[in-house]
Amino acid sequence: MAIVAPSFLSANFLNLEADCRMINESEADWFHLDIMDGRFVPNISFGPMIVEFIRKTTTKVCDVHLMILEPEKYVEDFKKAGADMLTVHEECCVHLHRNIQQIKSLGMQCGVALNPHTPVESLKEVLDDLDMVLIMSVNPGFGGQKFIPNTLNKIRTLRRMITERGIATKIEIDGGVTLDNAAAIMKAGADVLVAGNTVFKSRDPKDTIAQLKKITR
Ligand SMILES: O=C(CO)[C@H](O)[C@H](O)COP(=O)(O)O
Repeated sequence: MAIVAPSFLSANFLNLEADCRMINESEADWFHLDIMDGRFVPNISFGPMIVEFIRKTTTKVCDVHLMILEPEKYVEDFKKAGADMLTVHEECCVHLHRNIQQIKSLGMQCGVALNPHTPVESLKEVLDDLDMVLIMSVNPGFGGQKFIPNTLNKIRTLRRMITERGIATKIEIDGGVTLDNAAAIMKAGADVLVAGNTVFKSRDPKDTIAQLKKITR
């Protein structure tokens, strides 16, 4: 069954508390929090202050996805804000190995995200150190985009690499996840499904989360 992580990028920012409550009462496993800097991606979202407020509402895993340049400058801020899992982009890290060690030394789990053009093989030297690889299935920056089909090949390749090494690194898929493609994504080898619009723009978000869990059982 998938770990389901609703993306707060699609939440109602005028009433975040209500959306936090809804996710807490739902079958969702994680809170997925997207941090965008307007430089690495063409959008600006929110920073550690909002993460800190959201953290106070939940005991679920806070899965923080940094879409920012020079992420090393903000790793401590997100630790203080309460991130459990901190994911940086491979494309943003000049010293990726050092950045991974920095995150882990602060007691957080570490993920590395890959844009659609970045091959999973680019992580082969650090894969053993990672708790998670986030494969972007859309170009990062906005919710509500269409799933890029080649993502399924990337998932299969990465799953093979993980199995061959006998490690427990999770595969998270982010972007364009729907009730129609969730099962195929899981079949390809994913563990975690991020869903923004599919959950928050649905008529009954709690029920949509339950359906995502059921479909991927
Ligand atoms: O990282 C993201 C965008 O960069 C979002 O998490 C992602 O787009 C989720 O939204 P949706 O499920 O609506 O595609």
